[in-house]
Amino acid sequence: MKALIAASIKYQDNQLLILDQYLLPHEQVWHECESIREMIHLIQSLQIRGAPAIGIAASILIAMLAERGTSKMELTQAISDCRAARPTAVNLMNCMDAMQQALEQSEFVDALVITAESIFEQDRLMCDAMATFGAQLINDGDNLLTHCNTGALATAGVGTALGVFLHAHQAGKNIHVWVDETRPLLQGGRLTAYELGNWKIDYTLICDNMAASLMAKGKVDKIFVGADRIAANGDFANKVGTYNLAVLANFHNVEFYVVAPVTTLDIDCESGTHIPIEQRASSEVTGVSGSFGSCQWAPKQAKVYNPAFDVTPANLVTGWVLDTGVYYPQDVLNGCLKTL
Ligand SMILES: CSC[C@H]1O[C@H](OP(=O)(O)O)[C@H](O)[C@@H]1O
Repeated sequence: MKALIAASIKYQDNQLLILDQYLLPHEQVWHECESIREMIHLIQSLQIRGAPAIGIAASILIAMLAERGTSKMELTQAISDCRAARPTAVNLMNCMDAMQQALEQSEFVDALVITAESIFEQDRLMCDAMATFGAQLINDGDNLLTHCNTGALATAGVGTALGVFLHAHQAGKNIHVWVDETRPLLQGGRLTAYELGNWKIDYTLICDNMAASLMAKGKVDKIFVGADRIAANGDFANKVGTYNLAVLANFHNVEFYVVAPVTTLDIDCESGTHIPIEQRASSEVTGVSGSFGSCQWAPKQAKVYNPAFDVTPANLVTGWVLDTGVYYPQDVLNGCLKTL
């Protein structure tokens, strides 16, 4: 398999390295991944995260194991185990299904390698396409807002929603981005702030509960978010807190866009009510942990509700920015997502 180098994934010379996103931005630690068990732990602990990135990393590992001589039976189990690592981001399932199809070919090692390389390269191209389409929606001087992290760390390319901001910035548009810190795991405060800072894009970090008053003051022109799964009717799951933003945007007449590659589409899923939502550990809400250490502030006996995602209905979406173009409510109502 050829070298595959992205912001959070590095494959070269039979070695797969994964950047530990849980420790960013203060520590850059690369973990070598050599087993399915290690990959599943990295995915479930969000040391590697981001809907496209987890599917890409798992695919590269499977191909690497195949080149190392792992049996077809073990690879079948490995694909099945990886597929179940996290339940919401459909990219992971789509990638594992593609790898399973490759495994069923007679020359399965070559087929797995070709498929993993294609998944990687296609994601890079899709990121550029989304960024190009999305940047056309941004005007010079726009105040933008985003949630969670959807940059290069979460993909094999420049990202989804953050890639749109990068292309607008590179086109010379003067933009400012309000960055939701994104409780409970702070992907915005840790990762989006890190990426926008590296790209020299002007941003201001806010707590999630501050977005409403900014919109009330007319300080937000457009919101761009990512997605983990888009249903056939245009409803989509994304990091918890996205639905809050969609409702607020609708109330304050702020344009609200979702940015995702077609590998995030699940046309077998009729609507958002059918999207499985990952529930995560209480400790993520009762306190915080990371490269800075950890502390728990809530009472030990506190009951906790910690869904990793929520679902935004299509009727709150201004536009869907995909790698195949920008689609509007009438398009989606007419079933265009099923034809992509
Ligand atoms: C382009 S990443 C899409 C999506 O994935 C993130 O979730 P997580 O950080 O739990 O992997 C977030 O929902 C992003 O919008």
